[in-house]
Amino acid sequence: MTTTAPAFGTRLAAAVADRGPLCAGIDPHPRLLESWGLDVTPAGLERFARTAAEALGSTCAVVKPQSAFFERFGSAGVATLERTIADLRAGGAQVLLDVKRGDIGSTSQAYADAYLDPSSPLACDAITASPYLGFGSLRPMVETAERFGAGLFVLALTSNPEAATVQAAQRRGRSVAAEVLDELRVLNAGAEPLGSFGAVVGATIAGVDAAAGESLAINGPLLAPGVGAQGGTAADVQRIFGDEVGHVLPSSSREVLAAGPDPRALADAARRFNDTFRAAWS
Ligand SMILES: O=c1ccn([C@@H]2O[C@H](COP(=O)(O)O)[C@@H](O)[C@H]2O)c(=O)[nH]1
Repeated sequence: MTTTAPAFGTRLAAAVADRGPLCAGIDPHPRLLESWGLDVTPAGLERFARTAAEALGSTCAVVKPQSAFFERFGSAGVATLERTIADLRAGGAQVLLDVKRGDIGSTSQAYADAYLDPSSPLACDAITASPYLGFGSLRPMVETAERFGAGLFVLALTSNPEAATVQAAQRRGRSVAAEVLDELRVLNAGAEPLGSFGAVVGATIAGVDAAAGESLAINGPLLAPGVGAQGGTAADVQRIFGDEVGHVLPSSSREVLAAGPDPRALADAARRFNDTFRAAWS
């Protein structure tokens, strides 16, 4: 069965126009649970994640739960992740699950079935994917996303300080990251208003190296993690993305979540982020 619903890129563009560009992360760090007065237990995780989902799912265009913080609690954590995804979707947010999957083709298909097939209990709108087993190994995820109107965000220039050792490496005069961006540009060619295949480009990177051909114009969304706790600002995002800033989803987890546990304070923090980005880019 395939879907007749609008493609992820189309849904995302409409949601951003309505609610703003912020992608709020749900990262239930132990320290955040404690600062909300919760125990670092499956029950504390459930309270934290579902409070955040209630507040952010009806406020933000896109919300990004970080799978690792759920998985660390085992099956109880994964069950909470399923309920969190359902809550976010009920609130009208696009759900981008940060799982950074990538493997040989047959296993990639299993990941695609787990996260992108709407009949799966963990189905979401999009996931993050790692191309470092070769971009072609993501083909099953690309095809499954196309079939069901879902999206992928592929790691290109990540926000961590170690990233350049791999992503800036050159082959035939082009960086690894530039080649990832090329592949995404091909997948999104002709899509309107926006393709469904995004790139992850950190809000903390020093800059895009035009000499290495790293054009960010991929006709797809650009997820920019690293805003807030990792030091990235609205001005950094403007500088890094330049003319492509209109396609950027600035992403922040700890900085937004620190406003909890009051759901109204969380929603207000997300609105302030959106106002800041809109003002900086207008
Ligand atoms: O390049 C990347 C890719 C993903 N992430 C993820 O985003 C959040 C960032 O959390 P903050 O609390 O806003 O720092 C986290 O889930 C990372 O795994 C990233 O930071 N950089």
